[in-house]
Amino acid sequence: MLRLKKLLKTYKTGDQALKSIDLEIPDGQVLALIGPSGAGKSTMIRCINRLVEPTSGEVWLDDTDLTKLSSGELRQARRQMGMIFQEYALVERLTVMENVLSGRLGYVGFWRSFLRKYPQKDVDEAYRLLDRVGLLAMADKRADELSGGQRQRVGICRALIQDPKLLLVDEPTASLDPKTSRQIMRLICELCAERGLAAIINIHDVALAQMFVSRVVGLRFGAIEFDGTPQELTPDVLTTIYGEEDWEATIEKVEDEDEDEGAAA
Ligand SMILES: Nc1ncnc2c1ncn2[C@@H]1O[C@H](COP(=O)(O)OP(=O)(O)OP(=O)(O)O)[C@@H](O)[C@H]1O
Repeated sequence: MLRLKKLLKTYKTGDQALKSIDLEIPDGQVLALIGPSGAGKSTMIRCINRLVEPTSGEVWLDDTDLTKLSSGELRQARRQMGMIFQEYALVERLTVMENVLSGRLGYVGFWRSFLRKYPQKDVDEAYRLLDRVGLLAMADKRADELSGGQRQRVGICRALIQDPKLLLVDEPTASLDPKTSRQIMRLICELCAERGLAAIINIHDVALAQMFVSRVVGLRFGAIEFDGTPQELTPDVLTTIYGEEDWEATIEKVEDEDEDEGAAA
């Protein structure tokens, strides 16, 4: 269970990115975080694993308040939180396998990782994960030889090999075409269901969020404006979250797409 209590972030510039957020996410729940640009979505995700230091408030992962941890303790706690990024954050000159195994860096010692001597069970698990996401044949390719969708699959494997309790996912589809975006969202949600993993997915595309998750939280000006099911996300609610922004365009775009979902994007 993840619990945010009165989580607040004011940047040095004076920007109040989060205004006292209270939120509970039970084990196994996948939640989409939506809202207009600047609403505080990335800040919220990054405050949870303290890539951004919260100004005040608490972040409880099970029985631990992450905001109270020393840097050593935080390093340990971060193992429990896998992160998936928009720009994949792969090491381009390393192979797919090496990129996946880098997700174990929080577990193996410095010299072992420096010499790239990972335990055999980690290597076996990396192969299993690559097989699950349809990339087994690509294990020895360099990351810079992959398509965007393939890169994101590697990013997903790297996060999962950490064996996390929680996935923090920051705009996973922002660099992808609509069809690949759907495949990646489906994959993330299926993997969470298979593993009983909770996830927070920061996603711009409202229609994609509605297709795949059971709970949507809408942020506006750093506060929660909506918390409910995709079905409750009516045009009126969307207008309160986004203002008069033209959110309808994204919905039409996805509905017009054909539903042929190949695997190897
Ligand atoms: N490093 C920073 N320093 C100062 N202000 C920042 C910083 N990062 C974000 N902000 C401000 O905090 C607010 C929230 O930004 P954040 O990036 O969390 O929003 P977002 O909802 O993720 O936006 P987007 O969808 O455009 O990525 C914005 O007003 C932004 O300008």
